[in-house]
Amino acid sequence: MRTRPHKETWLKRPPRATVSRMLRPWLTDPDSLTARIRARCSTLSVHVLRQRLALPHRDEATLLGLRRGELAWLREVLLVADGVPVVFARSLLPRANVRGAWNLFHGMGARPLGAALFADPAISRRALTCACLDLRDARYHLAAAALAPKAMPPRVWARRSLFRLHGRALLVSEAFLPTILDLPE
Ligand SMILES: C=C(O[C@@H]1C=C(C(=O)O)C=C[C@H]1O)C(=O)O
Repeated sequence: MRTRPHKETWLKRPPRATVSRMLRPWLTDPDSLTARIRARCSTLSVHVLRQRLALPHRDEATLLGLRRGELAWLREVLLVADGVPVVFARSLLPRANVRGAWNLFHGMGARPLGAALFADPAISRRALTCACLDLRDARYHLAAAALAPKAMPPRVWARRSLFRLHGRALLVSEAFLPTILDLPE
């Protein structure tokens, strides 16, 4: 029997009852995540895991206004603070604008995407939402595989938002590994 894909709930605000005071700012700060991490460590590096055309998950395709089966450019990275992975990030840009996608993703290499997104005043960010990802979500497993052989907790909080790039949409999702709480507040 085909199981229905798990649909986690993306919330406008992290619930106070289940999200710690230390984690909340990481889920809600609308400014650059890499800038926030960089301000709390000596060296921030971006470990690019995958960068290719891919099929978005159904909820991602819906947010990007893509029809089922439509490909998008995918970029998955680990943000590493002083040698310790702290965030698994997954970004998707509709294929319709290959040239733009190509420049944005392939021009970045190991530089953080945020460096381009927050440097261009023409690029705007839509509201952040957050969700608790667990074994039922494919993105949980992508983060766990990226973190291996380090252990993954049974659930991680993630956030996501759309960026508007000159009329094009870019979806950025970021899952916070427990090590994010080892950074100074
Ligand atoms: C959007 C940002 O860029 C960060 C860097 C990313 C990358 O290099 O692929 C992806 C998502 C973000 O964690 C940011 O800094 O806020």
